[in-house]
Amino acid sequence: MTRKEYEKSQHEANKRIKRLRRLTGSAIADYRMIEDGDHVMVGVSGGKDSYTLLEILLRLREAAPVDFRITAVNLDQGQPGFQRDVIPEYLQNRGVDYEVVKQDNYSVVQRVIPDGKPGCSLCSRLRRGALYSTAARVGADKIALGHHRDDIIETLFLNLFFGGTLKTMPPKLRSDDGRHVLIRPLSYVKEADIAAFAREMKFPIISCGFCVKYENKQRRIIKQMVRDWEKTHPGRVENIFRAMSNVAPSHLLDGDLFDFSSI
Ligand SMILES: Nc1ncnc2c1ncn2[C@@H]1O[C@H](COP(=O)(O)OP(=O)(O)OP(=O)(O)O)[C@@H](O)[C@H]1O
Repeated sequence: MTRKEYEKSQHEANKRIKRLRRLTGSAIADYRMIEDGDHVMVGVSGGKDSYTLLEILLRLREAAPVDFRITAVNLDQGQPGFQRDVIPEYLQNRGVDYEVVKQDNYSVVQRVIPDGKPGCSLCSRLRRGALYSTAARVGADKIALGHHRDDIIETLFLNLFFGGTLKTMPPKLRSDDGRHVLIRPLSYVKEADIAAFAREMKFPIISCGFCVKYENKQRRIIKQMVRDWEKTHPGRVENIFRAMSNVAPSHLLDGDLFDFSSI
C-alpha cells in the first residue's frame, strides 16, 4: 500500500467511526432507547454486528450526557465446535462487565427441526427467552441487540413476500409479557459499514454453527436482491428505509389503522 492509499484508508476509517457514532446516537435519541440510570444488557454472539454494537455503545457512553451501565452477555447454545473461550477473553481484555450463560438450544433445535430446514425462528425464540431471563437476573432494564438497517429491510420483505403482513423488526420493542424492552441501536447503520468497522477493529469473529446448518435461504435470497438494487438502482434502498418512518395509514387498506367508514 502506498502512503497515499494508506492515508486515504485512514481517512475513510475515521469517517466511518464518526458515521457509526452519529447514526447510533440518532437512533438512540429518536426512539428514546437509553435513559439516565439504565442498565443495558448487550447480547454478544461473536459476530461482527454485536461486537460493533458493544464497541459503539462503550464509546458513546464515554461522551454521553446520560449515565448508563453496560453488561455484555453471551449465550453459549451448546453448538459443536463453538469456540467458547474467545468471547469471554475479548470482553475481559476490553474491560467490560460480562456474563456467559449456558443453555443447550442446539439439542432442542436438532430434535425439532429436520436438517436443511430453517431453524432460525425457533433458535431466536429460545435465545430470546434465555436473554430475557438473564436480563431479569442481572437487573437490566434494556436488552440491546445488534440488528442493523439491512436486517430491518430484509425482514420487511420477508414479511411482505411470505407473511402477507407489512411489518419488520422495530428499533424498540416491549416483550409480550411487558417485562423487558428490546432495543436495536444500530437500526440506522448499514451492514457494509459494520463489516468494514469489524475488519478494522480486528474483532475475534467466531461463526455460529447454527446459522450455517439451519440457515433461512429466503433471507439470503432477499439479502442478495437488496444488494443488487444498491448497485443497479442507487437510492432505492434508502427510499425503502425512509418509507418505513413515513407511513400513510389513510393510503393503505387496513381499517384498524384508519377509519375509512368515517369518510
Ligand atoms: N449467542 C448469543 N448470545 C448473546 N446474544 C446473541 C447471541 N446470538 C445472537 N445474539 C444477539 O442477537 C442479535 C441478532 O442475532 P443474529 O443471530 O440475527 O445475528 P447476526 O445478525 O449475525 O448478528 P451478529 O453479527 O452479532 O452475530 C445479535 O446481534 C446479538 O445482539
